[in-house]
Amino acid sequence: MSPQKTPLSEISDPPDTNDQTQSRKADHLRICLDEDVQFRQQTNGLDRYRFTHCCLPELNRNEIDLTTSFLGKKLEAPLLISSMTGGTAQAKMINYRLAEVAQYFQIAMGVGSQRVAVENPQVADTFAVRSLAPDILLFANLGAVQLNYNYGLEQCQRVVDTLEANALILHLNPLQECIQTEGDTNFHGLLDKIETLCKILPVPVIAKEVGNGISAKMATRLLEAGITAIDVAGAGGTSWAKIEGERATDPRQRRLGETFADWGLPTADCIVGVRKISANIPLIASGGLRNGLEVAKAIALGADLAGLAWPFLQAAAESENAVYTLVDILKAEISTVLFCTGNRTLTELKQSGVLEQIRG
Ligand SMILES: NC(=O)C1=CN([C@@H]2O[C@H](COP(=O)(O)OP(=O)(O)OC[C@H]3O[C@@H](n4cnc5c(N)ncnc54)[C@H](OP(=O)(O)O)[C@@H]3O)[C@@H](O)[C@H]2O)C=CC1
Ligand SMILES: Cc1cc2nc3c(=O)[nH]c(=O)nc-3n(C[C@H](O)[C@H](O)[C@H](O)COP(=O)(O)O)c2cc1C
Ligand SMILES: C=C(C)CCOP(=O)(O)OP(=O)(O)O
Ligand SMILES: [Mg+2]
Repeated sequence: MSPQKTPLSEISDPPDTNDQTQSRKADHLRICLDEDVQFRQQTNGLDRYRFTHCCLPELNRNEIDLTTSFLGKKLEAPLLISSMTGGTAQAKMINYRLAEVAQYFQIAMGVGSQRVAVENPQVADTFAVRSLAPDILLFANLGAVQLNYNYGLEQCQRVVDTLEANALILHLNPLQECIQTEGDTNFHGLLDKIETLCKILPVPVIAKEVGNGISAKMATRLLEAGITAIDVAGAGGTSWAKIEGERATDPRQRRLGETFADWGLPTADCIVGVRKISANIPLIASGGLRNGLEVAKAIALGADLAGLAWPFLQAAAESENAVYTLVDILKAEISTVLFCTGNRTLTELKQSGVLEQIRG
């Protein structure tokens, strides 16, 4: 049966067990779908840039080519469905819908943190999208901090193998873990552990934030440690401080979530900063990207791929068709930027210098 046939309302949302991690995953979906979880005033920084319009593109729109490659894999558009979920029945439905569309459009996809499945292998099937998306660039996901809590090569290898993933994303989320009531906050000595992991794990390791950004300085350290690619996941979109504050019952944690709701480095600044320290590092832009015009700006600033989380979650919760429609629109928006700046390919766009900064 196609996953599209089952409405989300018929999926049992509450976790099947009392497992704390599984119940957190259910909370994350519920809060992201029901509450205002976006940054308040801080933007992703892309509003400080605009494209120079070209009144005579000398192109036929149907010649525009959005193909690209990332980590050696060809994609039909420079899009990533960012790491989100797994571990509950609702998460399974969302992952399956997203995977079907990723396969159809040949774009990349990440699954949410697989810690919940390491702790409880019975929920591994909520991540099992490979059979639905046999060809896509697919990313496994774990929190880097888990390397300080008894995780090592064995767990990293297991999540990659069970997903049949092309690479492992290690998320870096110190602020989120500070506000999360049950958060893991010992980040001591992690860089050395990441370096060891990069040496022995047979697939590429990608370092990713979760909406607070990666600075040029930290990207340098991560590259020296052997990270293959970076996803800046900058500020300006979904605020994980807000979400964990909303989950918390302790007034202290709720206050922390409010205070730090807008914390972080805007996505645009992260892309520029990281690209400055390395012309070649495979670079994913994400954090607050909400349409194809912003995707195109991120690419013109130096990113190779653009990731969106919250918009894909909203669409997937609605229907599989809504996810098809979202990708179709994103592609049309990126194509329109290329056409109206007189560029046929993404490589031409990057080299054309058509993106100008309009304010500091
Ligand atoms: N719901 C679905 O299963 C799918 C929906 N889509 C829709 O297509 C749009 C973009 O697709 P794209 O490939 O770029 O362009 P096209 O419009 O060229 O669609 C390509 C293929 O998708 C089929 N298709 C188009 N719309 C629908 C729909 N609403 N329901 C079921 N099948 C559909 C078409 O079938 P036909 O020639 O018979 O119209 C065609 O085989 C999206 O906005 C989305 O609405 C695309 C694929 C599957
Ligand atoms: C419901 C949900 C769950 C998420 N879970 C994870 C996760 O498990 N691992 C991770 O690396 N990022 C996770 N993220 C963060 C996103 O990948 C992304 O970095 C962040 O939301 C900012 O992007 P956005 O503004 O497009 O949402 C999650 C995001 C959402 C919306
Ligand atoms: C939701 C995001 C943005 C990252 C993961 O959060 P968690 O802290 O819930 O992930 P795990 O501990 O389960 O890996
Ligand atoms: Mg965690």
